[in-house]
Amino acid sequence: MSGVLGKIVASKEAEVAELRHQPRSRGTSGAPATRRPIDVVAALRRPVGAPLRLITEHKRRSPSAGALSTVLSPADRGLAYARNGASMISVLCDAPFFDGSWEHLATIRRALDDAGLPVPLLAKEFVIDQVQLEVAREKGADAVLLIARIVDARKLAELVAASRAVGLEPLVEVVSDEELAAALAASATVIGVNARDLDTLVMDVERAARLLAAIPPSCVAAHLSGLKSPDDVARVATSGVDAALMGEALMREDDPANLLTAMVRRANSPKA
Ligand SMILES: O=C(O)c1ccccc1NCC(=O)[C@H](O)[C@H](O)COP(=O)(O)O
Repeated sequence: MSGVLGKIVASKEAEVAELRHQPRSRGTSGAPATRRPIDVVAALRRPVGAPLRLITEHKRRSPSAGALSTVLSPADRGLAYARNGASMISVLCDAPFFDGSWEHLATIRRALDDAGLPVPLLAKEFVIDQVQLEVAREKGADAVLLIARIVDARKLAELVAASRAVGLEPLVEVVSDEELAAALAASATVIGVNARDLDTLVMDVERAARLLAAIPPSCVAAHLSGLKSPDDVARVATSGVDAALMGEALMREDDPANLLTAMVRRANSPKA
């Protein structure tokens, strides 16, 4: 691992050491500790003929895009996504590289619960240790990102099992055939293919399409990264995958409602 991903993972090692020493408090999103997680597989699986499921992302900055909109509070952006057709909301929890926080996750969870909007939340973190899974659950996540590139195959299998043990559905992110094999060996159900190589930040849409086609139909397949327009959404919808994640394009909008509505329209009718 090199480049920006190596730097992110190095910063996580220090963070994890700190988290291990913090007392664990249950349910700090304000949700009861016993809150039942939302069924992420049901939310993302796309029956034949149904629209592509859209995962929308809350991130205030990224290494590739730089600063993004902060006009809406995390709660208001979460509500805008949920009210305009998001099937799941991904929330960046990393502070140093993405200006994210565990509190963004907790705040969005509270806002959705208060508004009676049962949309699942994905904790978008760079997970290298089980303690991060516990925090994600406490803050109100339903799913957690596990990036195959940053752990070995054995650790990935441990983290998949540990996620389920705390009530989180793991979304395993892969960029190669080897990582897809590791995800399947780890019994991942929800598998995302990142079109962006996280070491180099270079986009490769053809590699992503080829890997997505190799995911067995029993799994939920999601396209991650690089989708900017309703036409991009229509192209992914036509390919037959279950879900697609949009971050930067929506985060460039001070109010994402119009762009998301247009994306939902093309997810419903890709040929229109
Ligand atoms: O986006 C980056 O610059 C980045 C760099 C290093 C590690 C992860 C990174 N991004 C995380 C993501 O993969 C994206 O947030 C996500 O897939 C959405 O992509 P996009 O729609 O292109 O913002």
